[in-house]
Amino acid sequence: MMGMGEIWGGMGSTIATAMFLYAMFQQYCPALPYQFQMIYSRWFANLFNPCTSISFYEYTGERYQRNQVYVDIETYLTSNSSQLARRLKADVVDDGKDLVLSMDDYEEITDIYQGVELCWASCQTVSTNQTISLYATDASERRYYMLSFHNRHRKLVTEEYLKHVREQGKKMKIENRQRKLYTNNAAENWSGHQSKIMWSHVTFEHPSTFQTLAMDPVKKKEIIHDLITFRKGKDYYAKVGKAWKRGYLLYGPPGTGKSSMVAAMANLLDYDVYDLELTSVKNNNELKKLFTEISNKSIIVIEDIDCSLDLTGQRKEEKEEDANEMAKNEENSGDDSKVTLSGLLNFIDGLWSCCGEERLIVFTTNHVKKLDPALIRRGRMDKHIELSYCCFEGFKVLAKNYLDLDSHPLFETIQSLIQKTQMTPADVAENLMPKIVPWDIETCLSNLIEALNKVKEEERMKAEKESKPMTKEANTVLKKIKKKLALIRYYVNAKYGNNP
Ligand SMILES: Nc1ncnc2c1ncn2[C@@H]1O[C@H](COP(=O)(O)OP(=O)(O)OP(=O)(O)O)[C@@H](O)[C@H]1O
Ligand SMILES: [Mg+2]
Repeated sequence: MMGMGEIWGGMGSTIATAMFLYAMFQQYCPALPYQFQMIYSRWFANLFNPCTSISFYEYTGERYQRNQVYVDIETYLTSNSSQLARRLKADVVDDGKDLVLSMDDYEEITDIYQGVELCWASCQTVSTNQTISLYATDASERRYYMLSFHNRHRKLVTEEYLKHVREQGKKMKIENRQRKLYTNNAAENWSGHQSKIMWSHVTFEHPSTFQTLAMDPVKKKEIIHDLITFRKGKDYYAKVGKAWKRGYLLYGPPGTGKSSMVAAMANLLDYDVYDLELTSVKNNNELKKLFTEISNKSIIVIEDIDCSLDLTGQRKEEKEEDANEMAKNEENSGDDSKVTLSGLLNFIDGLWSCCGEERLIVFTTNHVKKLDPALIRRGRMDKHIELSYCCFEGFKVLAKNYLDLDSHPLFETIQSLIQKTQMTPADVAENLMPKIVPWDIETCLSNLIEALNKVKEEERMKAEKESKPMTKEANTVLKKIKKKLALIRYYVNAKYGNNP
């Protein structure tokens, strides 16, 4: 392993010779043409500083996004440095289960590529500026990697080595990838390096898959096909000039599998999940920052979108409490004072929507009719999926999941009952689950049959109540009202004719 010192090493004798030549040159050839002197001086300077260095900053011009080159280098060096660096730092990942060793700050390692030594150093500049800023580029610490190499390898480095580092970094990232479930933090907690605190995460380990999802098998197949086509669609999206993203609206009663389907999507596509809690985002500007920090290959979920967008409700109350204060605030902050529908739409399919690629945006709701049509029109929410009450095919999936059962004589009874009742998959699953130990299949199925019969009876009673004829008293009151109305009509006609 060699550091910068070694790159300089072995050059001592060359430098001594050069210094001698330079002194001779100054003394005996003062009258040489200016251009020749310049060339010689540059050659002489190169001898003293034969290195070229390139810095790769974590944050560059883009205010909100980590420099992708930095991220690739970080991954590349993390896997190399555990063997090469003398000073390492340890980070725990995967919720404390794993330890990752990487080169410590201000440490150097030498990488060898095609026999050439290339020196990497992890550095940071510490600003003396005391102001606290939200932006990473203004933050007091700016991390960067510095690559140093001999001038004569400049072509190799710029044309081949850096490409190699980035490709390897990307490959390693995919190989080491732990899928994550992110949730957004309140802006009060954003400071320093944004990427680390705008979103908190845990490892995503949800067991739901399309196989375990109880729903109409034809619909299921269609959704899987749609998702896989999307994942392979990079070239297609580029060809038609569309951002590589797709919107899904999942709607249906509680307990029909909307959240389970999001997890199944993430497991199928191997994407991260960003669970965006809109109610803790104060304004469109914050929303913009959050969106720009979302990685590619991800699913952005806004659960219960009908409730999330009702932010104005809360504000209205505040307005009533202190109208003057609100007016002042709105004056000061203009339209940026809240998350608006147009702000959200802008991130779904406006200009900001293409700041990342390979992303799914999923809305879930129990009340699809409450949603603004602008929010869910095709093109924004490309696919509308209704998740509904459990059908017989859905029951068969649950019986397989919960009881490892493919068929049973009681299935016939369940089939005829389930077709006539409205029971959610969550309730079917709950009734199927063994409650006592030891358990047997017949008891579980009988529990379900009992529950289905109960629901059927409740539904029958409800329907009966709604269609029940009016009571005698109500009928008499109605008749009286009708009589009075007829009388009024008669007097009005008598007084004003047909044009009152
Ligand atoms: N279609 C389904 N297939 C398999 N399991 C389901 C299905 N629907 C519900 N479940 C079971 O019920 C539980 C609740 O389901 P889930 O959270 O996905 O419902 P949801 O539609 O998101 O409900 P909500 O509208 O209240 O958020 C899940 O943990 C799962 O065990
Ligand atoms: Mg849910």
